[in-house]
Amino acid sequence: MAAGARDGLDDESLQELRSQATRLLHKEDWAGYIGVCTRIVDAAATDRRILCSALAHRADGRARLGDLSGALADCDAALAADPAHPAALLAKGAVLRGLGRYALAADCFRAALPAGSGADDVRELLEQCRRLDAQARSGAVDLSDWVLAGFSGKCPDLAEHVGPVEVRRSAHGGRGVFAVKGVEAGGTLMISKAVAIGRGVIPDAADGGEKMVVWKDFVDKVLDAAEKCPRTASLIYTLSTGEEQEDELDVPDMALFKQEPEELGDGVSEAGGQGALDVDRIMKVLDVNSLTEDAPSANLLGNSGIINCGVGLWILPALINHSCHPNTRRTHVGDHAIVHASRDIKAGEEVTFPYFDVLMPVGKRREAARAWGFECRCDRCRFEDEDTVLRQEIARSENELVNGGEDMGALVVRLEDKMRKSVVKERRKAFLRASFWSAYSALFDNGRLLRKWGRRVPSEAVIAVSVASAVGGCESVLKAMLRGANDGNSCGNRLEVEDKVVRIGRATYGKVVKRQAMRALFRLRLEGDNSKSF
Ligand SMILES: C[S@@+](CC[C@H](N)C(=O)[O-])C[C@H]1O[C@@H](n2cnc3c(N)ncnc32)[C@H](O)[C@@H]1O
Repeated sequence: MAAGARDGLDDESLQELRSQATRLLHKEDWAGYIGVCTRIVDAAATDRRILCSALAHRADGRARLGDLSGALADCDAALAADPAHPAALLAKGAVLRGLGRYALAADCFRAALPAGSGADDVRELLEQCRRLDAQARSGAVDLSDWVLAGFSGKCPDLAEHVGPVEVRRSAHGGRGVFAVKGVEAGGTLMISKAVAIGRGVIPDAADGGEKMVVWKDFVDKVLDAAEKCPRTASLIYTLSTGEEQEDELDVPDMALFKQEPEELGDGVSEAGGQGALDVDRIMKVLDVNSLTEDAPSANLLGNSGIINCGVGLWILPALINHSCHPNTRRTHVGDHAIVHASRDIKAGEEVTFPYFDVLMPVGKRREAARAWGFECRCDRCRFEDEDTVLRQEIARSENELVNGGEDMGALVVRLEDKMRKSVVKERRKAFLRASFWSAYSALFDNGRLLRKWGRRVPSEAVIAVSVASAVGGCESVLKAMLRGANDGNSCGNRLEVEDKVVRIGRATYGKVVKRQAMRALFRLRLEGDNSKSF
């Protein structure tokens, strides 16, 4: 390149700037790197090759700092000057991939392919984008290989997906998420990527201070994400601060949550297109809407059993209300939360998950809901509060359970006898068995109690299937089902029992693995010996 082809930059100065950029790149000093790239861009206005390469590098730097709109603008400027510029195409593909625009990203990687060197890497990126694009459309996830490898290696990348759901006004309070068609247990309703997650390894006996550090880190990350992306900020503003009148909350349009792969725009290209962040409002939104990865409604896959305190914000899942008769759970994989049906859901039914442990009697659940700031009026709570026939029995059993009555087997037998004599329907039996789950567990865990009372209560597998119909699949019920399945006195012939185990497994974790990888998933998650004989 002849000196003088660029405005005010000779070869030596250009070389010096390039060396500086390389040093800053190695130090990962992205702000400095962007500054040096800008100097090259400004000086190379008439030299297309140098200009495009500097713009592509600056796009990389901007993307590293989360300025995706700035990065895209740089890529587009480079591609306007040279539509086949390989580095600009690769940089644009990477930004679009990060934005979940997989089909458009694949177009960029495909266009960059003929460049020759590094073609295998580009082909791999192209394949990944094709896979993620298909997964974003179908919601189908297959973690079998990762599970069979014992969660070792890189956590699989997932694409966001909005399944058959819609946000509507809810009888539970404010807005809620509803199924627009029937979904069978294990089916995926949505896959959502966190705006941000704060994570920490918190020792069991940790004081609140350590949790505060994780929370502060989380809040900083959310504010940073909202600052950099107007679309993220506007999604956060759709969530409740807990201070509005519930009937005044707007019902957001579902299009907001769907990233249409064909369309670019809405906040991606409008850097700085909105006013200053409303930090106070965002802090209130986080208080009401943050979810934890170790909640009773969640499975966190791949953390190798390390005690993990992960708190995050997932926008669409944050609109899901609580019920003590819940029908979904979340499976967390990396930064993604997969929300799946934990029992069969009918079209039009509200999608709910438990905000707290619902395998407890109604009084304890009432206390937990109040700590969350609401009175739960779900069908299960109403039945347990209002049933005139069973009210006394429920109150007496709850009292015994809370005060550690002598013999949990006697409690269970009395409750089962009372339900049988009162001809209680199966659905309501399931509610009560879920409420007194700890008494049933104490009985089935204790050989002596089981010998004394076992013949007078249904088998452990029958109780597990019944409780799963009330609260959906969860690990504690799955564990009981696996143990109960080995009991000759279980719930059907071998094949029927195996089907029920698979069904509760899917209800617990979602359809994330093929059937042959399920045993491995159970073993990894439940750690006990119960699953080995399945
Ligand atoms: C994470 S938000 C759920 C979405 C919220 N309904 C909205 O419109 O934005 C949590 C809040 O929803 C309300 N909520 C959730 N489940 C409820 C329930 N079962 N009964 C009453 N209010 C509930 C409570 O006000 C709670 O603080």
